[in-house]
Amino acid sequence: MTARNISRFWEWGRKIICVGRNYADHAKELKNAIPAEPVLFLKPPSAYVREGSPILVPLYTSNLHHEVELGVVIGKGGTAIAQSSAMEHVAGYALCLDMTARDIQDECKSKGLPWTMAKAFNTSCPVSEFIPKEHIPDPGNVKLWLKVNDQLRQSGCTSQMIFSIPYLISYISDFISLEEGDLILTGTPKGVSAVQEHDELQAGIEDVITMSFRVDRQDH
Ligand SMILES: O=C([O-])CC(=O)C(=O)O
Ligand SMILES: [Mg+2]
Repeated sequence: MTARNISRFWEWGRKIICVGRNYADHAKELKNAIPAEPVLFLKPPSAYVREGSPILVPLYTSNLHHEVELGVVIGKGGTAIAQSSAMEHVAGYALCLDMTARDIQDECKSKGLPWTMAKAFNTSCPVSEFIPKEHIPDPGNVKLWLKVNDQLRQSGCTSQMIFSIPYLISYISDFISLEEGDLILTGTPKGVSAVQEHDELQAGIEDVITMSFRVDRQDH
């Protein structure tokens, strides 16, 4: 049996922990308050989709949004990790999309219900190739962008994050132990918007990686 390779972390079946409202400009565009503590939710590993396979629009939504985000791949597990040693737990990164059924999320918010149906469906977590840690020496200062059918929709910099990557690793690991192969989605900058069947999404981390995905309607 061959050893598991972290560069195929999406095959490991580990958890995906997502941070919401980590950019003030995105919190504002959705009329949410700037959080005093990180807002967290989870996606299951079945949410992963890789380039070459389409992002599927769930049948129950008519407002599927893209959210481009920097993903942090955990290489060494831990509980109650100190901020000062947090980066030692990082194996690398991935460019990620947090696909969101915005209409369902709005409904969940107004009813005080969890966001699972809005955030955790199949193909809700498109991911790029694994990016080794050395390729992004300063993850707190990289530019993210996303285009729909060649039109720029999102462009932001991780320097705008409210909570830094070491802070997030420390905060999360206080109550959810991190394991090798886990992925943390660090939140999206402004510019989220709806995608339709047949759209082409292209996203990138400037000077590091690009990826593209097609959007398809789910079969009945
Ligand atoms: O759905 C939202 O707006 C919260 C979120 O995931 C983000 O800010 O990245
Ligand atoms: Mg998000």
